[in-house]
Amino acid sequence: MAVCSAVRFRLIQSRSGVRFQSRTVHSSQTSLSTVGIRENLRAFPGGSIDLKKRESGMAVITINNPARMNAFSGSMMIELEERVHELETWSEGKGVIVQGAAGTFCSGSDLNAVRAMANPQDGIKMCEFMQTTLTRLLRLPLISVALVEGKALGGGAELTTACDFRLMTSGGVIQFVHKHMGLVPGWGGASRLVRIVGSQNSLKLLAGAKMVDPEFGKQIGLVDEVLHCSSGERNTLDQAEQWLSQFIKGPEAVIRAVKRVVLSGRELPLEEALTAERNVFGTVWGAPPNHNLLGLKLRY
Ligand SMILES: CC[C@@H](C(=O)O)C(=O)SCCNC(=O)CCNC(=O)[C@H](O)C(C)(C)COP(=O)(O)OP(=O)(O)OC[C@H]1O[C@@H](n2cnc3c(N)ncnc32)[C@H](O)[C@@H]1OP(=O)(O)O
Repeated sequence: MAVCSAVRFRLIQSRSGVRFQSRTVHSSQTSLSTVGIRENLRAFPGGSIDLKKRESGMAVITINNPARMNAFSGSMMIELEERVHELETWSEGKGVIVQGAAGTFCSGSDLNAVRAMANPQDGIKMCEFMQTTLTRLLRLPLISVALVEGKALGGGAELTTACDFRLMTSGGVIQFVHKHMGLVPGWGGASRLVRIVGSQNSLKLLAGAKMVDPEFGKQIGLVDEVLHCSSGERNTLDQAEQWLSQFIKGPEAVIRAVKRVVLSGRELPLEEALTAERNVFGTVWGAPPNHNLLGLKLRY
């Protein structure tokens, strides 16, 4: 699979502060249309991407294809984009947990689809579709967590890097197996991995296809917390929700503003990030949460 086309994002000043608009700069040999790619992907059905939104402002996305170790069929790639769009328009949203069904995370692309889409044109289209979707997932104004139970392989490992945090259960494994397939990550996993663990550790994980267990993951900063619990999704998911809830307590406008300013700091050059921060600050300064909380005369 050739490298994907470059995707440029520009800062959009909007009433609610800042948001990013993706504008794809196509490499010379591809003329991409999401209509075409969707038809290609629909030819590979199976599984689902399920979304639950709670009144607390926390959502749960479940990669649901257990017969295939939660591998992404083509239709699941389309459904992931649809779920991300739902969260982009969920104004009460504060946090989202991405998990796999049946005690495992995600085994990457469905290899049957991979073999059928082996030509560079189809590969680049699928690659850009998933790259754009995962970039939008990471840019949601919600604090996101990948709950890694069982295996996160290939594209599944890349999916974990498209969340702000990664929680792993004691038996979990993240492995970028791409090299074993003569590939490099294509869903944006390499670009995000370097920003999470640095270039040296990224080289070890990609060139060595090194298995990341919870201990090594915490050591290199890829894993933020290890969950020790008896088997059983409810327990694991409950623990993940409890972990995330410490960061999403408070008015959604404030939590979403926090994510926006961190996003700007992470992705924009300093001057643009400062502009974005001022714009977000302007949306919360004097707003009802600020006004109400100032009245409490809080002491720390
Ligand atoms: C950009 C990267 C992206 C791409 O290039 O498009 C990719 O992600 S490519 C895919 C990378 N992933 C893999 O190579 C993982 C392959 N699978 C495995 O290594 C193992 O299945 C496992 C995940 C370690 C689990 O092993 P095990 O517990 O022994 O179960 P099975 O191997 O028997 O699997 C059960 C069942 O699931 C099917 N399966 C698993 N992974 C995939 C997959 N990625 N695509 C399609 N099907 C998958 C497996 O074939 C079994 O089904 P049956 O043979 O019908 O029983």
